[in-house]
Amino acid sequence: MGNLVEIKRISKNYFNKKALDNLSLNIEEGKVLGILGPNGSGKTTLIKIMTGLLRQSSGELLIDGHKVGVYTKSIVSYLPDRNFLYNWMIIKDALNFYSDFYYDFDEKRAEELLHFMQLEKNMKITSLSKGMMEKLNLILVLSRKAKLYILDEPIAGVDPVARDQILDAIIKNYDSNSSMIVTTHLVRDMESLFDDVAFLKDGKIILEGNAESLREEKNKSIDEIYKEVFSN
Ligand SMILES: Nc1ncnc2c1ncn2[C@@H]1O[C@H](COP(=O)(O)OP(=O)(O)OP(=O)(O)O)[C@@H](O)[C@H]1O
Repeated sequence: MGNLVEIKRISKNYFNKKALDNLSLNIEEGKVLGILGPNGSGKTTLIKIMTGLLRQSSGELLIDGHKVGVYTKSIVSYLPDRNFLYNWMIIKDALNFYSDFYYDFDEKRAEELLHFMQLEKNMKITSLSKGMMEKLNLILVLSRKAKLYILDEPIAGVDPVARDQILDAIIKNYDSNSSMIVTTHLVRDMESLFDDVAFLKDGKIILEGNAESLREEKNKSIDEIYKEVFSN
């Protein structure tokens, strides 16, 4: 299989702060990549560049062979780390909003996921807890038939039971022809999802590879490797 995403020597500076430092990374078709790093390591910056919300200061990024733009936005489904729905909406409005906006939105899948996550279509957006809101955003993102799914901290605000539920939903609904990027620092909860992992520190990849091979090579879980890498 080829690479769906090719990141070549990307740097991003915010004034005098280097958020990404000459970073190169590939994401294969059909693979789930975990981008793992502590607060401030550059995860969100990298994702914002992939989704076209920010521009890199230097370097090149290709998604399905294209620079970030109209085409790449049409094949990338993105879960931002903040809410983008309106307060007047009920869940049904949110589904309609998405379905009007994205031609690849699969309403049937959205309804199945709502049921699975125990959310009702007539619930008001303003009545949802933080965790319920995360579930709804995830449902909207996973219901698109995209080539690349990007989930930025998908389980950060939910309790352990909901975490398992969300993980299950991702695993069950993930189309094996698509690729997925998941950023997190909650490595233990998410590690079963990853085919590949990249450890990000100060805007640089300091370790990357196939998750299973890394576990075998170091005789440790990805969570244990993460703690080792970031404890000093
Ligand atoms: N708009 C900005 N202006 C200046 N510096 C910024 C800006 N956004 C991010 N940074 C800096 O860039 C670095 C990387 O930030 P980024 O948000 O990408 O990290 P992160 O890994 O997503 O962190 P977190 O896990 O806390 O969300 C940090 O040092 C941060 O302070």
